[in-house]
Parts: sequence; structure tokens; C-alpha cells
Amino acid sequence: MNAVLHAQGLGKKYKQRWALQNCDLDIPSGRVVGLVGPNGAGKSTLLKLACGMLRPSTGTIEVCGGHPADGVEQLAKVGFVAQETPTYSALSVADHLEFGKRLNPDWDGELARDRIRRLGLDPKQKAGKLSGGQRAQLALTLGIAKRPDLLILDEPVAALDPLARREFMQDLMEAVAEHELSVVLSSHLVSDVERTCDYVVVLVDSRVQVAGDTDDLVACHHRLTGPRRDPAALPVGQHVITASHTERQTTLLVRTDTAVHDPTWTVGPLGLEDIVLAYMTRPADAVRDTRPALEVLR
Ligand SMILES: Nc1ncnc2c1ncn2[C@@H]1O[C@H](COP(=O)(O)OP(=O)(O)OP(=O)(O)O)[C@@H](O)[C@H]1O
Repeated sequence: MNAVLHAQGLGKKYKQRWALQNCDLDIPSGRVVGLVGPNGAGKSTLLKLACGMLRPSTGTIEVCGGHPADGVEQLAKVGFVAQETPTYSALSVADHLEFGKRLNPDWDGELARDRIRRLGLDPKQKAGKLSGGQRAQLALTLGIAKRPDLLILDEPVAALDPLARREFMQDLMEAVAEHELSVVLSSHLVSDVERTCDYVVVLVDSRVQVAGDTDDLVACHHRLTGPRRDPAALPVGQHVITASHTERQTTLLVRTDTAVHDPTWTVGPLGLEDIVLAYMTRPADAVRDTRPALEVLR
């Protein structure tokens, strides 16, 4: 696999607390990758390690074939838009583009001006007077016009209303198609991730729980409903993610690469949101026991 991000035993510790642990991950290039997980799971930490804003406490990370922030050439390969979509409030939109041009060797000025025009932003407008959505679009424009191989976006749509969010994600998809970018974005909005991303990484309590192609994840997770029984008695190869019981009935969410033959189960399909929520609501001991990056590969 041609990996745009390769992490091995990656970890980051702040004083006594691990923000990310035992992270083994291979993210294929040319994809739009959704990084999801609850608050404090370690998403921003992973993204900051990827762009070189943080150094690992353990393990290694390679991005676009190099070490994060290792010289001008490596910096040019990766665009990063931080959670708070930082812009300079006293500078105009045009000033930001000028800034981008001076700082980035592969800067595509035409692309940037074109995008700003298409978005209806006034180049003379100060960034401090833009709405949250317009600021996010300006930050995205700076990220794309840098012409990176990998664009990293930390919760890019958090401040946007549903319509602005949809437009932003559509815009991002167009940019990916036009400029052959790889994108890794973190989000709490699984429905956006389901619509936009073709690869998903679920991070819970500082550990990668599952990572894989969206279609493969959906294909290998099922809901089983049947007479009450002990989940531990399932055949080898059927991994229980969550289990719930009534007096007479058991409902399991399982991951399996093979068909479920037991006729006493009713097998139902799951959407990505069901799967992500199941990993997020797993008992804490199951989360801790997870082997690094349970990758779903076909
Ligand atoms: N600079 C820091 N110093 C100490 N602890 C930190 C620091 N930054 C993050 N942490 C801790 O590391 C853990 C992971 O934080 P991180 O910001 O990576 O999570 P996240 O998944 O991005 O969360 P959110 O969805 O709320 O943005 C949290 O427990 C957080 O409190």
C-alpha cells in the first residue's frame, strides 16, 4: 500500500497522561480520511504529530515519505488547518493570499484568487470581519493553494451551520478531485464523514479502535439478534463489539469477515454511524485491550 501516513508504536504523553498510545496506522494516499472519536480521544494530538507541531514520546511517524516538519521540502508537502481556523484578524483576505505566496514555494495564486472570487469573498475585507464560515473557507483556500500532497484539517466545520457545512465539504471534495490531494480530517459529525470520507479511523481513549475503507467497515459489521445467549460462545472470527440483552433476547454488534451461518440469529445491516458509535460506547476494558490499529483490509 502506498501510505500517505505511516505510524508505528506512536505515542504522545503529557506529563503522566497518554494522549495517544500504541498507534500503528497506515493511511493510503489519495483518500479522504475521517478521524472520529469522542472529546479528548487524541485526534488533535495525532494530527499535530502528523504535521510536526508535536514530537512523539514513543514510536515513529512518517508522512508523505518523510519525517514531519523535517525541512522546507517536507513542510511544503503538508497543509494543516487547525481547529480554530487561525487567520489574522487585522489582515485582509488579499493580505492572507500574499502571505501564502511568500511562505509557500508551490503556491498557486490563480487557484487561490479563483476560489476567493467563487466564494464571493471581498479581497479587501479584514479577516476579523468575516463570519466563522467565511474564515473557515479562507483557511481552506490557504491550505489548498499551498498545493500540498496531504491536507490535514482539524474539525474544519465545527463552527459552521448545516448549510455552510455541506457547502464546505462539497468544496473540499471538488478540491480533492481537481488537485489529487490526500485529506485527513477530524470531525464529530459522523454523518458528514459518512458522506465525504472513503476511509475512517476511530480513536477512543488514546487508542485506534478500528481503521479501514468505509465500504469494508460497513460490509464486515453486522447486527445479530436472537434468543438470549452468552456472547463468549460465538465462533472464532466473530468479534463482539457491543452486546445488550433483555430477559429473552440478545443483540450483538459483531465484526466478522465471513458469513454468519447460525440460523437462530437474525442478521441485520449497519450504517457507519452505528459502527462508529458502537466502538465509542464499548466498555473501557475492551477499549484498552484493543490491539493497535485493528485494520480492516480486503
Ligand atoms: N497541551 C496539553 N497538555 C496536557 N494535556 C493535553 C494537552 N493537549 C491535549 N491534552 C490531553 O490529551 C488528551 C487528548 O487531547 P486531544 O486534544 O488530542 O483530543 P481530541 O480527540 O482532539 O479532543 P476534542 O474532540 O475535544 O478536540 C486529552 O486528555 C487532553 O486533555
